[in-house]
This record gives sequence, C-alpha cells and structure tokens, in this order.
Amino acid sequence: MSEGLFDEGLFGADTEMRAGEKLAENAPLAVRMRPRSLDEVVGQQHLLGAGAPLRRLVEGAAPASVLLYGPPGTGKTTLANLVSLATGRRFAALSALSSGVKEVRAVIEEARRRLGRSGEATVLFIDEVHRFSKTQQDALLGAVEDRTVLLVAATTENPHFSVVAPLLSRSLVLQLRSLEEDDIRTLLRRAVGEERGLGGALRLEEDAEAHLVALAGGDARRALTALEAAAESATSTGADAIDLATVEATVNRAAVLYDRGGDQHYDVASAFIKSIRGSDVDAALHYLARMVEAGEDPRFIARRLVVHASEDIGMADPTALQAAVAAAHAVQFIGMPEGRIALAQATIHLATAPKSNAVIMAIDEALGDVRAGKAGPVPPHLRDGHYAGAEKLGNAKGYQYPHNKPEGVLAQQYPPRELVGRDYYQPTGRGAERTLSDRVPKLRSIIRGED
Ligand SMILES: Nc1ncnc2c1ncn2[C@@H]1O[C@H](COP(=O)(O)OP(=O)(O)OP(=O)(O)O)[C@@H](O)[C@H]1O
Repeated sequence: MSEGLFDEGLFGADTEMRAGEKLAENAPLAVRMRPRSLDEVVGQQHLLGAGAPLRRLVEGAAPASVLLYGPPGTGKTTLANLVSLATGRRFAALSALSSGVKEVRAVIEEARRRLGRSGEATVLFIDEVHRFSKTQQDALLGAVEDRTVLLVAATTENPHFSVVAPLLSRSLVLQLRSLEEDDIRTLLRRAVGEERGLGGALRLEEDAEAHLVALAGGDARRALTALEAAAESATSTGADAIDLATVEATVNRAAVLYDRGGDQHYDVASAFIKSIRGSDVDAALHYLARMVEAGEDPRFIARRLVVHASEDIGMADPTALQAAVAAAHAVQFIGMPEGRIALAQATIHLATAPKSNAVIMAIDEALGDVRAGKAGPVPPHLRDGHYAGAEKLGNAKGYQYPHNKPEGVLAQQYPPRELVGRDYYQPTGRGAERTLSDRVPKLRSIIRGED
C-alpha cells in the first residue's frame, strides 16, 4: 500500500502531522493555527472540562471510538489530531468525499500491519462520515470492533440518522457546539500575533475584527480564512493594518471559495430545481454538476429530487417519484462518486417528464380547508365498526361495499357534510394525467349520485 494515500486526504501534507513537526510555511493560516494541545482549543468546554469524555480520551483513558458531531470549523479534525498526538498513535485520515471501500480497507490493512510489526497504533480519522454509504460504513466495523484502529469520525449531520446502527453503538457520540464570538476573537488575535500565524506584521483594527467575528458565524476556519485573505490584500498594498474596508473587499472571495453552507449552496440548489421545473435538462445537469463538484451532500440533492418529483411532475408521470426515490436509495447504497450517475439519471427523468403541479395544489387546498376549521364529523357509515360497542353507536351502519358493484364504484357520501362537492384534485391533462382528466369527473359524478 502506498504511503501516498495518507497524503491525499483533506489536509495534504499535514495528514500525518506529529507534535512539534513543522508545518509548511505556505499551509493555509487555519491549518498553521491548528491547536497543538488541548490548552489551545477554545470553546467545547462541555467536552473538555476536567473529567469530561473528550479530555479523558485525550489523556489516554480507555480508548473508545468517537463520533464527533457538530458544525463546520468547530474543531472536529483538530480534536482527532490531538487524540492521536496525546495517545502517541499514528494519525491516518480519509475524507468520505473522495474515498471508497477500497481506500478504507487499505488504510485498515496498513494499520493492522503496523500494529503487528511494531505495536504502533493508529487513529483513523474519517471526515464527513455521513457521506459514506452503508457498505462503506460497514467496512469499518471489524477494525473498530477488534481495535485495529481507534476511529474518530466527524459529521456535520445528526449521526443518529446518517451513521449505521452498529457503528453508532460502538462509538461515543460527542456533540461539538458553534464557537462563541469571544472564542473566535481569541483565535483571530492569536493568528495575528503568533509567529506561526501572521507573526505580528499587521495590526487588525477593531471594526475589522468585529466584522470578521460576525462573518465567521461560529466557524473558526471561516474566520481564519477570511483573515488570511484580508491580510494578503493589506500586505499587497503596503498597509500596516487590516481595516474594515479591506475585510469587506476580500470576504466575497473568501466566502465563495470556502463557504459550503452559504448562499451559493442555496442559489445553485434553487436554480437546479427551477431548471427541472422548466424542463431545461441541460441547465439542470449543469447545476447538478456544480453541486457534485462542490462536494454537496448527495443525499441533499436526492431529497430535492424526491420532493420535486411530486411537486412538479406528480401524476403527469408517476414513475418520476419512483425514479427519484430509487436514486436516493442508490446514492445511499453506492455512495459517491458513482452516485452521481443515479442522480443524473433521476435529474434527466424529472427534467424531461411532463409537468403537473396538481398534486401539491390539491393537498394544499385540502390543508387550507382543514386549517380553516372545515373538518366536520366523519359520516357514521364510514366510522370504525370493528370494536365492541361500535354497532350500538351506529358506526359503519349503512356502509356500502364498492366492490359489490360491477364498476367497483357507487354513490355514497365520503367527506364530512360541509365538504360534499368540494373538488381538490384538478388533473392538468398533461402526460399520464390526461386519462385522469376524463376519469376523475366520471368518478365524482357516480359517487355524488349525479349519474
Ligand atoms: N475549538 C477550536 N479551538 C481552536 N481552533 C479551532 C477550533 N476549532 C477550529 N479551529 C481552527 O479552525 C481550523 C479548522 O478546524 P477543524 O478542521 O478542526 O474543524 P472541523 O470541525 O473539522 O471542520 P469541518 O467539519 O469543516 O471539517 C483549525 O485548523 C483551527 O485552526
């Protein structure tokens, strides 16, 4: 197995960093400022106070695999690193974005060999573990179980929904919190002053600092990345301080490059859906490609497809919902990068399908009535007639069984009295809904006895 695998992870050459090892000077500021000991970690006191679970782990108490769950840039990678440093284990990292079962197996195999050969233990850090498919997560189980690796998995999504049960039950789930404004301020000041940061070459003006704190939204990486961009800009103009104007002029760039949870994400997702609704298959594929390339969570994309299969296509092509659900399953099953093909197939299916919004209109009108209080008693003949005493109440009495009629439909009141004659579903007549445009009015007239 090539050592190079470890170098291709999310921190480049930093992947196998050891205490005291010098980081490349050209590493990003956020990487250079990564805490080297627990004392340098800000916030997360609920996990790091005396006797708290993470401190015990870092201090070498009973090693357990951990799932770190929390927003981006709050210290998940950092803490994984510290666990390996403090416990003298080698640090191997994989990103679920770019690794498959093959890579997972290779890393585990290497960990097993090292353990057998020299007794050297490994912390295996898996970033964004929620992006792993079930099969990929299952590949980790054996090694976690027999302690070949100490797994530290990070996720920004609730692990109870995104991590397979056997892995969940073998791990300690620890939730990280967004950093407080004061924590971010501390990190910015450290980065400005310390040698491994900007080395005190520039001053950070007060309002510029406040702006960076606000922009960060509790994400330390975002704060340090924006600071670095502003510092580069200030240096290039020969200034000796970073002022508010410089921060404002540079943050857009920083935001576009690094802001996974920001506006771009929602704008592109919105354009994707609107292209599908507009039947522009090529534009839809373009936005899909942008999301895939940006590392968007494939399950987020799949969920949008499932929603819009019903909202924009509905009964005009009932197989669209099946296609979207199948793509969602496929993504879960095979993971990325192969999952992109299933997503593309569902995108093409939805974009080229005939369109109808009759389903969403129908349910929303029905909901509107219910919310307006139009929800009278259920007609007695439709009530549950199975329990003891039901008959006495007159429940189910007079109910007519539609199958007894040759057409399978008969005249009978189904809605509460005040809603008799109310039509919610209005077929558009497009695609497969065409047949419903004929059938639904006929059904209504039989049921309402107008025939
Ligand atoms: N709690 C913290 N204390 C000190 N520095 C922090 C903390 N959290 C993050 N940082 C700084 O931000 C950088 C990025 O943090 P880290 O990689 O640990 O975040 P993460 O939670 O793993 O984020 P992501 O989910 O985006 O991968 C670190 O290199 C470090 O400089």
